[in-house]
Amino acid sequence: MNQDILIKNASIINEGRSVVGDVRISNGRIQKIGTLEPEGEVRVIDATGKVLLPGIIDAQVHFRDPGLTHKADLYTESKAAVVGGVTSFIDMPNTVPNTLSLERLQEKFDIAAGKSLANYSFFLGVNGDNIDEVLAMDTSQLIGVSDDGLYFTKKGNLLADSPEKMEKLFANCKSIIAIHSEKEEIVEANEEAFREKYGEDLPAKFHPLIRSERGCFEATERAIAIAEKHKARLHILHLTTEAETHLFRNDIPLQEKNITTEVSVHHLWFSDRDYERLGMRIKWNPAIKTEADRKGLLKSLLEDKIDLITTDHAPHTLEEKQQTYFKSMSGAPMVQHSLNCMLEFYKQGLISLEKLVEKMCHNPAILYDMTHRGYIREGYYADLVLVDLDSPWTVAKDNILYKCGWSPLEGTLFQTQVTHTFVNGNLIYDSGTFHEQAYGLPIAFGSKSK
Ligand SMILES: O=C1C[C@@H](C(=O)O)NC(=O)N1
Repeated sequence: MNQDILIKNASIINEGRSVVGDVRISNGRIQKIGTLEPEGEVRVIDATGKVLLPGIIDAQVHFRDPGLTHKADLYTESKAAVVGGVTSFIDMPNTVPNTLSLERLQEKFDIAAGKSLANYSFFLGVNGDNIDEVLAMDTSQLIGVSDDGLYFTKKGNLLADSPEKMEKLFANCKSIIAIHSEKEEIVEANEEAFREKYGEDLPAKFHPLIRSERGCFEATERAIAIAEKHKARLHILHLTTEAETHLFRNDIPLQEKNITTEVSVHHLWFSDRDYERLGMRIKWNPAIKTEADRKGLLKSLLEDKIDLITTDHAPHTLEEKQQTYFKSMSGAPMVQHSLNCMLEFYKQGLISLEKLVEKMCHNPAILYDMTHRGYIREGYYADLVLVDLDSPWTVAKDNILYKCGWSPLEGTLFQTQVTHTFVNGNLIYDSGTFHEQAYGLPIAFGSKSK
């Protein structure tokens, strides 16, 4: 059983407010919030001058386990997550074999139970081939279904290319459908045109012209139209263009939205100005686009058209990345640094801490209907992060925890540092030291589990 802990004098950022106070953790839960004295056997942590946030919930990661564990696995990436303040994650289905059945889904939960330091859940994969099987399942029992990263051929997802299949899925699926929204026929036509003109060895800066704004916009527009027709629960993953943001509403609360979206940290952080410097290291699908898109995404996030922030943490080895354009794998690791990136925006006056917590903690919990997570509330799991807002450090090879051993952020100076991360009341990370005393838990969700 974990020891009682009293966090004293923290600036608690929660539910739109910042309040200095104390939090007592007992039996894995937040027992009390207020002005508290250390009663009984309790470890006291002085948090004077630090901020206390709910643990970050990253609702889109690729931890590669099983099947691609030369890139990453549930232990290494969850450890990187915890040091970055991420206490819960939802993993995508493009592991090997793909997570296309309940058996495969269960297999991932079983692996995580003995390996993940953070709390976990997994999307069931849906693609053009298994819609009937998915619809035969009780999808209300799933946290969500997703097509993200399910590459059949060398191409991207199939669903955004197949309106008939989307109709069927959206008309009948009872859970959230989280889609990767790019029209593959547009991407393919662009690939052909660029290949013809420039050959195989394209510079990375052509990536946003190939995986273009039009490809994203038309796919998102179509997905929304079909979802509206069937009143489906559609979530568009990792939005990348300013144009698409206008397709989303901000006049109703998240709890009432049927159509939601997110932005990934790298699309807020990088823009086409960075391709020259970083090349294939920042080749992602969908692509990092223009500086105007980057700014537009941040604006829409603040205006609540975009509901949450994720990382789409997608590690590949440097060898897999440093190839010619068509061979270089898309994706890069981000989960260890997402909170630091967003706190850098806070330091620059671009986002408040309260808004950051809303988008990285509260809203993922609301969207996926998580039970007793995402808030600093009495009775909730003690998933908590203490941050020193004035503790500069630089991302370098020797402080990167990803199994792939690199980051597109190497050399970046961050002003803030996570000092303590609690997962279910266990102090897993404490000022540079790990206490791997417990694994994370499967994330409970839905009103039945409350
Ligand atoms: O959707 C995706 C999948 C991901 C991966 O590598 O799994 N990489 C990407 O760039 N986008």
